[in-house]
Amino acid sequence: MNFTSMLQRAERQNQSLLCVGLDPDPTRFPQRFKGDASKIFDFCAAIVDATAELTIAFKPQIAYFAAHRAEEQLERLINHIRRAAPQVPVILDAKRGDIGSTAEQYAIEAFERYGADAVTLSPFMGFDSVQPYLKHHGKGAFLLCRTSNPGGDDFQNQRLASVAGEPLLYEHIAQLAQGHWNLNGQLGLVVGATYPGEIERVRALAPTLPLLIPGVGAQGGDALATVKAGWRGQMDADGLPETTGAIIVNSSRAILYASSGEDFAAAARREALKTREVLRAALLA
Ligand SMILES: O=C(O)c1cc(=O)[nH]c(=O)n1[C@@H]1O[C@H](COP(=O)(O)O)[C@@H](O)[C@H]1O
Repeated sequence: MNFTSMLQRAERQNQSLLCVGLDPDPTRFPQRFKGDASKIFDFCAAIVDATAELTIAFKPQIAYFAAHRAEEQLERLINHIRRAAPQVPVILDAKRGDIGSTAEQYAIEAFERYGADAVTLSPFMGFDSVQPYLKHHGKGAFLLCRTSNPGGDDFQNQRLASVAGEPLLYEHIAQLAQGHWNLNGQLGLVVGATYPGEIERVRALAPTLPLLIPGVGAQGGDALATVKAGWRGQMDADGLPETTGAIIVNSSRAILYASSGEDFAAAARREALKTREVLRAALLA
């Protein structure tokens, strides 16, 4: 099943726009795992088990694994997600971007080694740095467009005098992704929940692309404003969403570290449920 179909199925089956980000930091683990990088798998697997029917996607951030020589635990974790939550796609947050020959290797890493369904990419090096990922048919690729951090302004909000109509850089990325870069319908865009005005602009320029929207929770993004700006679709007769432009709203730390006690998985589930409900309510608001 391709990434887009998986996303639609998870959204309907789990009635969720919430993506749980897996950013394991051993210094924030509960007492029995604290500081122990060999417990990254156990910690994340408990979170996956607690939130499996609440999510549209899981998004492991590769740096949190690689920094601790825990790539093998990431492989096990993705295999675990396949068993515990077969309906939920995995977006590997790797933010890769390199010349074509190197990008081919990164694509093999993401899609064959880890078996991810989609990956995050920096479009900074241009189309030939994105194209190798598109050869993996059925896989998704999210291009950084208007990121959630304040420094995103430095480049993304600069005007491109060389392009007709003088769009801002992030607007140009959205146009390319909706247009001729999207060879086989595999592209999506990353837009921060911290900038709802820009989510709205990106949605206008890219009406049918899936948007990965991090920044609710720890970064303070507004869930209601995010959904209003980014979601395009309607509710069907059963009250289930029929989406034309999916949004995948990521929260990592607010869910993973909802409690530092032994009840961390139950607390993560409560926080995920709460966030899912806020997002669902926003669909109807
Ligand atoms: O690509 C991303 O996922 C991403 C893009 C962006 O603009 N901002 C952003 O925060 N992220 C990632 O989303 C996650 C946000 O984590 P929390 O702030 O803890 O919810 C981290 O893994 C970030 O690396």
